Amino acid sequence: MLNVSELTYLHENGKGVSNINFELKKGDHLALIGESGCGKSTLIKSLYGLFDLDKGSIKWRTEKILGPAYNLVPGYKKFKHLSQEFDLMPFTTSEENIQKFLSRETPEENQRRSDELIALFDLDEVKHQKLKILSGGQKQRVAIAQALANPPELILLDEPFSHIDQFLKHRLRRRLFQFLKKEEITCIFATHDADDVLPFSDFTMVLKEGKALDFRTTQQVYNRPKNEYCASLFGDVNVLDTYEFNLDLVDERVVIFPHEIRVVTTQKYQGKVLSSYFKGSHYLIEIDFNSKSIFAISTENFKINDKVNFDFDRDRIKNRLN
Ligand SMILES: Nc1ncnc2c1ncn2[C@@H]1O[C@H](COP(=O)(O)OP(=O)(O)OP(=O)(O)O)[C@@H](O)[C@H]1O
Repeated sequence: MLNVSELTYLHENGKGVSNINFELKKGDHLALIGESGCGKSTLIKSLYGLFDLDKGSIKWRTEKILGPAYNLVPGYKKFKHLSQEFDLMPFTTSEENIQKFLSRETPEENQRRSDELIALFDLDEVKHQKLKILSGGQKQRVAIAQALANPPELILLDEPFSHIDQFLKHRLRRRLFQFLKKEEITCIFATHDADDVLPFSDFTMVLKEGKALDFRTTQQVYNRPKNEYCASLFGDVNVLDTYEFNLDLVDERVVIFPHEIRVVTTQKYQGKVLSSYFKGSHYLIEIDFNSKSIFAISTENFKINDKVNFDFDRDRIKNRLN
């Protein structure tokens, strides 16, 4: 359905994205991840048709997505793009904003659709309030609802939850992605949050300095990270020499997640605690081992300079890498 080939777009200062290739099918969800400035927004805007590409092509079904040089109103009509600065009408109500792009010919259907979205995004209390007095998070929810009111074939979301507090975020995120799957809307979203990526994206693209370092299923990207940069986008990781820890793996150096290293009571590898971070269900312990930092998981807290023994969950590591 979506076919992106050699997509290259550089801003005047030479920064942007280059040689991006991927394909998606109807209803697929793709997460774009990478450090700040790696090109996520530039790629999203290019896909929507806001830039004239330097090279490459974007095709949706059989149609080519072209930039502003070819369109009076930039942006492909079957897509919706939700930028980091949402474009809403400040002096009309949330409900009116949500209904803005709906056809006037079907008022009952419009009302049903906007009621459904208002309920989905917990906007009941503010539906009759003018946009200008809403909080950033409320505006962001109105913007998402507006983008979905007239369902697009593909939605491009740039940091869709950046203004929404943790309390609401988990629920809204589940509801949004379930809704998109139910309606088979293809979705590409940029995020900094690993919790957005793992449960909700079928595919993940890792970007660095405008290039795609990885594009595979999200499970593959997580389980077999291409390098430390790709792995570290999901949290703290260890990159260890396999021979030093007798890990019996093909690669000489391997990414090991903290939850694959356990603090144990039996003497195994012994190190000194550098720090301990309370994570709710566990502690993340940073251990100094032969002058190297190792992150491990513990159910018990430790004091700085305590001696600890740790070992690897070798079966779990092998299963992940298989
Ligand atoms: N309009 C512009 N003119 C010139 N350079 C730009 C423009 N927009 C972005 N850039 C540059 O292009 C690169 C990619 O920026 P982009 O906004 O796409 O990154 P990003 O991954 O979305 O970043 P963030 O996560 O911080 O939003 C950066 O170096 C940025 O400074």
